[in-house]
Amino acid sequence: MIPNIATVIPAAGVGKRMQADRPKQYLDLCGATVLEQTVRRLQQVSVLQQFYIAVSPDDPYYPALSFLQQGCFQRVQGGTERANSVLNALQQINAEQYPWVLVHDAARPVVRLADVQMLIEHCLAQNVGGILATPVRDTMKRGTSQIEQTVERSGLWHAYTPQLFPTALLRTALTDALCAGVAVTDEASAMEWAGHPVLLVPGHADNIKITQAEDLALARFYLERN
Ligand SMILES: Nc1ccn([C@@H]2O[C@H](COP(=O)(O)OP(=O)(O)OP(=O)(O)O)[C@@H](O)[C@H]2O)c(=O)n1
Ligand SMILES: C[C@](O)(CO)[C@H](O)COP(=O)(O)O
Repeated sequence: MIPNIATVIPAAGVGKRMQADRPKQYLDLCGATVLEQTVRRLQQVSVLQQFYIAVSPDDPYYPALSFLQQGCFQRVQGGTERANSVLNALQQINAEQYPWVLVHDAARPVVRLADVQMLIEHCLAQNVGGILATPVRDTMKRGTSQIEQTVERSGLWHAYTPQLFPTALLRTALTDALCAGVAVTDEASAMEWAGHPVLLVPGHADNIKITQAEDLALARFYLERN
């Protein structure tokens, strides 16, 4: 019996690096917005029933989204940083009704359903939170205008989303980490800081985050492929 899983989609960013005329989650991707494509993808995972979408308070695009006619979407106020947006959503979730929460970036519309299902199965089987990730494949360098160091890449991973955690644990860890001034760029970093184990679940590297202009063409390719 799979417990109820709430889904949080942080979609309150401005998309600075994309340099487009609107936030990247509202750019067109194969005839729908990036956010609509992401929601369509996640809605194919049957255990994901209730969605909390964190959007900017002055977001003019949200009311026109096609999925809003369905009753399982709750708008949540986005925050100054992604972590604040996620925490605002977590504070709306009844952890007894939804003991687990899956957080997935609006900017990752081509995640494979099989990878999402694998993350859910692994985490629930071990009763431990986890993230989709993929091992680093390139030689990694540290530096600015010239190389200062080659970083050992064995055991180095790209962290993706979805990230799946017990709702109450994540809410507490995120609250405490932000209060402590910890740099939280993903949910796992708050859970790590709080001392909780986090599973690394290998996923496909085509689970790209649309960040810069060239990512949109790649996302289009992946979306049209399957
Ligand atoms: N205050 C914020 C910042 C980001 N996000 C969301 O978090 C996801 C990943 O963040 P990122 O790729 O950094 O998006 P942006 O912050 O919009 O990008 P940029 O840093 O280029 O402005 C995106 O779906 C974005 O909408 C959010 O909900 N609230
Ligand atoms: C959460 C995340 O997608 C993990 O890779 C990533 O950190 C989000 O992007 P950001 O630029 O750090 O907000």
